Amino acid sequence: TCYDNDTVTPFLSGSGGVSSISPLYDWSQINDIIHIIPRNKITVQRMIGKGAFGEVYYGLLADVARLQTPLPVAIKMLPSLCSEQSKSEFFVEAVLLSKLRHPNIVKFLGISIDENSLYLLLELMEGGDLKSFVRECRLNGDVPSKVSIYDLLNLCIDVAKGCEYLEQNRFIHRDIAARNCLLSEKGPNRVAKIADFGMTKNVFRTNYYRKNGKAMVPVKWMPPEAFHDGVFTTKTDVWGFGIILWEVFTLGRIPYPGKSNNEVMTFVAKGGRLDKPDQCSQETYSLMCNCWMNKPEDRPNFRNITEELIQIQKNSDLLKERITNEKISRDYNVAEI
Ligand SMILES: C[C@@H](Oc1cc(-c2cccc(S(C)(=O)=O)c2)cnc1N)c1cc(F)ccc1N1NC=CN1
Repeated sequence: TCYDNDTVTPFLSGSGGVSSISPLYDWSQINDIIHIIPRNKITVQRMIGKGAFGEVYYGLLADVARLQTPLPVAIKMLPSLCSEQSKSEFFVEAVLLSKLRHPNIVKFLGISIDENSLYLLLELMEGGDLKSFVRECRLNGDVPSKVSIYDLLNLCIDVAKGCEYLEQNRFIHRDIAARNCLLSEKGPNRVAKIADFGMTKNVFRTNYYRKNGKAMVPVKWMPPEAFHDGVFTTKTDVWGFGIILWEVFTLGRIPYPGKSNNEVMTFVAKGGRLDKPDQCSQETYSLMCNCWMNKPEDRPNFRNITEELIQIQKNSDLLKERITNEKISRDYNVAEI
């Protein structure tokens, strides 16, 4: 996510290195941009997950507008003894998120500051992350999966709409991947949203790769011009979205199975691409491949992608059948014939 850093630097104490949250900030300036939430309105309940940047908790926010009961929230916590870099990323994410408003972008509720820690409050997405969800949809024996191809396309359309909004507002996410998308619920009315706009989100460290000692980068979700030349544009996100399509239709496989990040860089730079997942139609696969064109300008934009996915979904109601083994074998047999 590219953001002009000089919007953020006023919040940071001049000194580098580790420092506690200095009371010297001009917090009134922040309030204009970001909603500051009093700490006594927040109840922290249980940990959701742990990352290198800090921890994420399930919590409750009291006295929210016209709500009678407290609002469930996700709380991203930054410990007080954190680096200047982490604090900067924290504020960049907060300032950025406070500008984004879209049904397919996770809502940012505000920040809470005290001398011990920084909290970033987000809409709680009860369905958890997209990668874990599609992995839970895998077949076990002959029990039909809880999702159909139609449902999988719906998830991809939701994410594409969120990406279209980012594209229109000239935001570059730089880490579009199924692990960074969340679901409002696991049930049939689930909505997928893009979340986690932190600069470095090594919540899943294994997917990030330290390239010649620099920042950790998610190579398997990046196009050649990004991992070779560090060039990031909206077409970087288009490539990543193509990988999400592959992740969703393989029900949560890790891209380029068995290949190291270094091998992937060589393979992709030579024109190598991911194979078509069993579950997915030829037209969905060709959409993925278009997202992986070598030249960024040859890749579609998110408006095209959203329209194309909606068309694919309309083309056949057959897709509403839940995925079962005999469906896979039937598709496969047809392919053989
Ligand atoms: C920051 C965190 O945000 C959230 C996580 C979960 C959430 C994530 C997983 C499981 C559950 S749950 C269903 O057990 O409450 C809720 C729900 N809502 C959030 N707003 C997050 C955003 C992402 F885009 C990707 C992963 C995570 N994390 N961070 C730590 C774990 N996931």
